[in-house]
Amino acid sequence: MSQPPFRTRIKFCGMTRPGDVRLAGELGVDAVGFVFAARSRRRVDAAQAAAMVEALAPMVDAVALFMDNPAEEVREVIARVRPALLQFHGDEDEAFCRSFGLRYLKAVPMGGEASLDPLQLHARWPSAAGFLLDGHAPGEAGGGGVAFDWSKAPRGLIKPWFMAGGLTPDNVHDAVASTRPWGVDVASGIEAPDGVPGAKDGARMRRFVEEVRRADCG
Ligand SMILES: O=C(O)c1ccccc1NCC(=O)[C@H](O)[C@H](O)COP(=O)(O)O
Repeated sequence: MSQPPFRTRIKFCGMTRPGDVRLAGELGVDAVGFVFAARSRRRVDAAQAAAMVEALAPMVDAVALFMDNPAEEVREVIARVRPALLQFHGDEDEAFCRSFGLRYLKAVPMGGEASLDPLQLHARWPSAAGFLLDGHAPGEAGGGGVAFDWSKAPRGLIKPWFMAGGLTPDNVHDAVASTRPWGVDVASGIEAPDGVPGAKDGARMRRFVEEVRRADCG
């Protein structure tokens, strides 16, 4: 029996300009991410993110991304930005992640010597809506354009998982075709190499989406 058609979800992360958010919606992207991590060159404040949400097409999720931010700051962002989903990149435990009453993704570092035990992930964050497997090493910030060894991608993850780290319009077709993630997440790969941090490049955004869809048809 043939497989039902599958549409790989796409999240564009580290948005800093309303025009990029608008284009993401027009391209059919599923979610956009706003980074509130202190260590990020793409960091925005709640007022900037709230303004970008105004440019968001209906049915496109806003995701608020944190890395060991104080709970008070997370609560303030939720109140002002109204994200559909949270994403945690630091040492946040299960109790912290679920304490805000919103669905969340837990990011998992895949760089360095890290190896992934799907059962352990589920046991540590049973309330996670899904996981985001990122290319950076443990303790490092994401968003650096670093890919992980795709052969380490899990086979036994029951919850939806995103592939992240070092994806570009040139490699995302192969990434999707070889690992079949539930979704892909990209920041650097849709920015101009010499551009302002966070500012996305329209042609790269478009080509990234086209390449994911080409993999979905394969
Ligand atoms: O993007 C950041 O600046 C960032 C900073 C601190 C923690 C996480 C961060 N980004 C997380 C993401 O979801 C990125 O999209 C993901 O790491 C992929 O980034 P890239 O390799 O640049 O595509």
